[in-house]
Amino acid sequence: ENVNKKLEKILKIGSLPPLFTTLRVNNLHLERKHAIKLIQEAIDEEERTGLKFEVKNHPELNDCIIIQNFGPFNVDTVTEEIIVDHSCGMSVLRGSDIYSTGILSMSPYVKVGDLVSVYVDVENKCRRGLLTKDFHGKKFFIGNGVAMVTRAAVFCTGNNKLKGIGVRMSECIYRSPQLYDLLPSLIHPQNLPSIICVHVLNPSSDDLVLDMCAAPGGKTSHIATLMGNKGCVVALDKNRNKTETVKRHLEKWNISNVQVHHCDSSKNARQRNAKILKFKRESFDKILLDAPCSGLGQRPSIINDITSSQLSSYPQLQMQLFETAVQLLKKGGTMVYSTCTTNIYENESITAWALQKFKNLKLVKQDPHLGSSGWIVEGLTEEQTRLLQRFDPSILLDHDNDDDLQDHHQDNEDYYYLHHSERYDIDTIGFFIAKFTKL
Ligand SMILES: C[S@@+](CC[C@H](N)C(=O)[O-])C[C@H]1O[C@@H](n2cnc3c(N)ncnc32)[C@H](O)[C@@H]1O
Repeated sequence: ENVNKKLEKILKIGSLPPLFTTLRVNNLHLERKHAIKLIQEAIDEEERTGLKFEVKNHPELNDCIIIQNFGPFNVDTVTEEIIVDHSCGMSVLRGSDIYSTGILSMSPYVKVGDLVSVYVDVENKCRRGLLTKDFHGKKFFIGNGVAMVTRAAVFCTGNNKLKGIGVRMSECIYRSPQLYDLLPSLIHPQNLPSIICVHVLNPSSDDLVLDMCAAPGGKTSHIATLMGNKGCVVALDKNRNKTETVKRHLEKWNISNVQVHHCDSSKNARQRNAKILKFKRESFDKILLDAPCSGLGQRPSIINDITSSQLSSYPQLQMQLFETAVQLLKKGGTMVYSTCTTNIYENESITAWALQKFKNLKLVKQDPHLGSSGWIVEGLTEEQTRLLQRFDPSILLDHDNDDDLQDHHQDNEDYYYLHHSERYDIDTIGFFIAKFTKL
C-alpha cells in the first residue's frame, strides 16, 4: 500500500515541471552579480506574461542563480489546434517556444498570427502531418500560442524539415522566463542537483580528472570551471555526435583544459564503433561517473514509455562502468557516482554492490548536502545512507491529506501553495549522488 502510494506520488510529481529554473554562471568570465543583472534586464524586456520573475543568488552555491516560475494556470482553449511531440511539449512546460520540428499535427487553415491551442501527443501515436481532426489518441493541453508558420510550410517542405520557431507561446499552463540562447558563453541552464554533483566532486586546479559519461557536457564545463581552466579533464562519451556537442559547448565557454574523446568507458566494451582508449590504472585523482540511467527523475515527463527490460538493463551497464572507474582511480582519489533516476536498483543498490565488491572503497561525506539521505537497502547501514544524497521531489506531496491527491492540471490549490513557498532545494528533478574515496 505504502509503496504504491509512493509510486503514485513519484509519477505525479514527475509529470509536473520544477517551479524553479536554475542557471550556472561561468564565473571565470563573469561575476554572478553582473550575470543576475543582465538576466533580469533581459527577462524584464522580453516578458510577455505580465508576471514578475525574480532572479536571485542561490544562497549556498556561489555559481548558481535561481528564478521562481509560476503555475499551474487555468487557460481556456481555442478552436485552432496543433499537436506536438513529447519532448517539445516538455520543453514548452519549462519555458520554451515551439520549434517547427516538434509539430506533428496542425488544423488545416491556421494562418500566421492566429491563436492556436497546443496539445502534447501523450502516447506517441500521432503521425507527422496528420490533420488534428483525424487524431483520436490521448492528448494533453499545455497552453495557447501564436502561429508563426502555416501547415503547408511545416509539412510540405520536402525532406528538409522547417527550422525555427513555429508557435510563440503566449499563455502556458506553467510560466517560466524565456532563457534559451541568452548569454550562451556565460550562463548554462542546469538542474540544481547536477550543479551540486560537481561541487561534491570538488575538483582542483592541479587534478587529473576523468568524466566518464560526459555528453552533452554540462558537468564537464563545470568541472573545468571549478579547476580555473587549469589541470586536465579527460571527457569521454560513447556517442560520437554527442562528443561533438561537448566540444562545441566547451568552445563557447572558452575552456581549454579538457580533452574530449569518443570512447566506450565500460570495461567490456561492446559498442562496435566506439574506440576504447587505454588509460593507466590508478592514474586519475578524481572521477565522475554520471551514469547512463533510466532517467525516471526527469521532469516534466507526461509519459514514461520505458519497458521493464530496458529498466532492468541499466544496473548491469552501471556496474561495468563502475568497475572501470575503480581501476582508473588513484589510491586516495575521489569518485562520484550519480544518476538522474529515482530507481533504487540504479542508486542505493549499486552503492551497496560497490562497497561489497571493492573493499578499498569507502563512502564519504558530501559537501554541499542539500538533498535527503539515501533509502535503506540490504548491504547499507543507516549511517551509510546518511552519506548518500537523494533528490526526491515526491516528498513535496507528503502532506496529511494523502488520500486527496487531486489532478494538478485542474485547480490544485495545494500544489500551487506548495510551490509558492521557498522549496528550491526539493522542487528539483529526481537525482542521486554517492561519493567514494579509494583507500
Ligand atoms: C546521463 S548522460 C551524461 C550527462 C552529462 N554528464 C552531463 O552532465 O551533461 C549519460 C551519457 O553516457 C553516455 N554513455 C552511455 N554508455 C556509455 C559508455 N559505455 N561509455 C561512455 N559513455 C556512455 C551516453 O551517450 C550519455 O551521453
